[in-house]
Amino acid sequence: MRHAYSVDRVRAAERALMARVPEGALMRRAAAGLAVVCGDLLRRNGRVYGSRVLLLVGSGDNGGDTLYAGAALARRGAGVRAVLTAPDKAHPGGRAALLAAGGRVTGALGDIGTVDLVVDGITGIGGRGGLRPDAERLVREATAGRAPVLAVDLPSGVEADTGQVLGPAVRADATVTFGTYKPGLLIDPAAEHAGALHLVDIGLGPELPERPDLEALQYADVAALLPVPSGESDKYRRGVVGVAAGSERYPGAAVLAVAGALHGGAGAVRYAGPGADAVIARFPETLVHPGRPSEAGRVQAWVVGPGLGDSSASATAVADVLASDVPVLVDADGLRLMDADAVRARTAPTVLTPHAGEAAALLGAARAEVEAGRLGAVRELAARYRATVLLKGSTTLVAQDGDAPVRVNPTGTSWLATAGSGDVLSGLTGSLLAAGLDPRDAASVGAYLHGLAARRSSDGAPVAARDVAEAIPAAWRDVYA
Ligand SMILES: NC(=O)C1=CN([C@@H]2O[C@H](COP(=O)(O)OP(=O)(O)OC[C@H]3O[C@@H](n4cnc5c(N)ncnc54)[C@H](O)[C@@H]3O)[C@@H](O)[C@H]2O)[C@@H](O)CC1
Ligand SMILES: [K+]
Repeated sequence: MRHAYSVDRVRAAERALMARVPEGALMRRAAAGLAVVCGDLLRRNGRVYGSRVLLLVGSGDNGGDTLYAGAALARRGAGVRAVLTAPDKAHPGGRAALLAAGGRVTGALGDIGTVDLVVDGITGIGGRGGLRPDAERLVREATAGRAPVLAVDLPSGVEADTGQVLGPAVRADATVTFGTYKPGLLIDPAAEHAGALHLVDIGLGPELPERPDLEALQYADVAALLPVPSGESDKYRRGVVGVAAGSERYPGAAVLAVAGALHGGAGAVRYAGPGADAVIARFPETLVHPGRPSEAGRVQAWVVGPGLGDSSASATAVADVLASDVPVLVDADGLRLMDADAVRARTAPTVLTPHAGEAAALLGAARAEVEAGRLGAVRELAARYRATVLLKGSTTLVAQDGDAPVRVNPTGTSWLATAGSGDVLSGLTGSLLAAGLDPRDAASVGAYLHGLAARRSSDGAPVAARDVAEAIPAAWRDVYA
C-alpha cells in the first residue's frame, strides 16, 4: 500500500522525530537522498563530474534541502549554481555548505547556458496558492531548455493536501519526496506536475499516525483482496450479480455491463431489462429476465444505471433496485434517476460511480470545479449520500462515508476515456460486490483491474470498451503473478 499524509500530520510527525534526533539531522537525510536521485538522473546522460546543475532556491527549508544536496553534488565535481528567490532569506547553513563545496550563489538567473539538471527547491509543504509572479518568471526561464526538472518534496506551486493547482506551478520530470507521499503527489491535476515519484526515508514512519489520509493499492494488496473460489464453491455461493442496464435505445450498455460483470468473480450474472435479447445473443451464459429487477430472482448485488435512458420503466428499475436489501452500485443514468433520500435510507451498502460531470450534477457544482478539486468533491459526495463513491477521471478516487482513508487508483491510461468503458467498470465492480468484497474494496479493486486491463489492451493505442472487458482476465493474472 502506498500512503499519503496531509501537511499538518507530516509536520506533527516531523516535530516528534526532531525531538529525538540531533539538530539538522532530518534535513541532512533529506538532502542526501535528494543528491542520490540527482546523481542518478545526471548519470543517465553522462556523469556527475563536470555536469552543470541549476538550483532554484526559495526562502524556506525546501530551499535548505536543495542547497545541501547541491553541496553534495559540488563535492562530486558538478558545477552547481543556485539562484535564490529571496537572497537575504535563503537557508544560511545550506548556503554556506554550497559555497564551501565550491558552488556558486546568485540572485538572478542571468545566462543559463547549457544546464544538465534543474532542481526545483522553491517551495515544498510550506507553499500556498501557486507560485508568486517573480518565482513564476524564474521557473519559466530556467525550465525553457531541455534539461530535466527535478522537484524537491513537491513541484513548487501545487497544493500538497488536495492536489489542486491554484496558479502557476512547476512541471517536473520527477519528484523526490521526504518521509511520506503527500496527497497532491497522487491526485490530479497536481500529480501531473510531479512526474516519476521517489520516496526518501528520513525515519518519519514510526511517528506517522496509523491511518493515512490517502492510500493507493499496489499489486500485492489487490491480489490479497481478489475473491478466490474454494473447493466447495458453486455458482450461488460465489455470488450472483444482477445487472439492470440498457434500453431499447442503448442496448449496448447492457452488453458491456454484463461483459464486465462476467469477469468480476461472481458465480453468475443475472440481467433484467429490455436488452435481454442483445445480452443473450452475445453472452449465452447470462440468466436474463425481460422485466423489472425485483421480479428477476435473487442476487447478492445489483448494478443499475448504464444506458437506462429516461423512460418510466428505467425509473422503476432504479427504485426497485434501491429498495432491495443487497449492495447496489448506481452508475450513469441511474445517478440522475435515483432518489437521494432512498439512497440515504438504505441499510445495505450503496456505491455511486459518477464521472466529474455526473458528480457536479449531484453536488450542484460546475464540472470544472469537481475536476480541479477531486478530493473535496468525492468526500463531500460520500458524506451527502452516506455511500461509497468512486469518482472516475484522470485520477480515480474512492471515498466512503466516515473516516476511512480515501483510495486513489494508480492504474489506468488516458485512452480509457472512451464510450462504454464506464459500463464495463460498473459490471466488474458489481460482480466484486456480489462476490463479497466490502464496498470500498470492491470499488478500488474494480478500478485497479479496469485500469490495468485498459493499459494492457491499449498498449499506447486507442482502445474500445469491449477490448477492456476482454483484457480483464489478463489483468487478473498479472495481479496474481
Ligand atoms: N520540517 C522538517 O523536519 C523537514 C522539512 N523538510 C523540508 O522542508 C520543507 C518545508 O519547509 P518550510 O516549512 O520552510 O516551507 P517551504 O520551504 O516549503 O516554503 C516556505 C517558504 O516559501 C515561501 N512561499 C510560500 N508560498 C509561496 C509561493 N506561492 N511562491 C513563492 N514562495 C512562497 C514562504 O515565504 C516561505 O518562506 C519540506 O517541504 C521539505 O522540503 C525536509 O528537510 C525534511 C525535514
Ligand atoms: K519544490
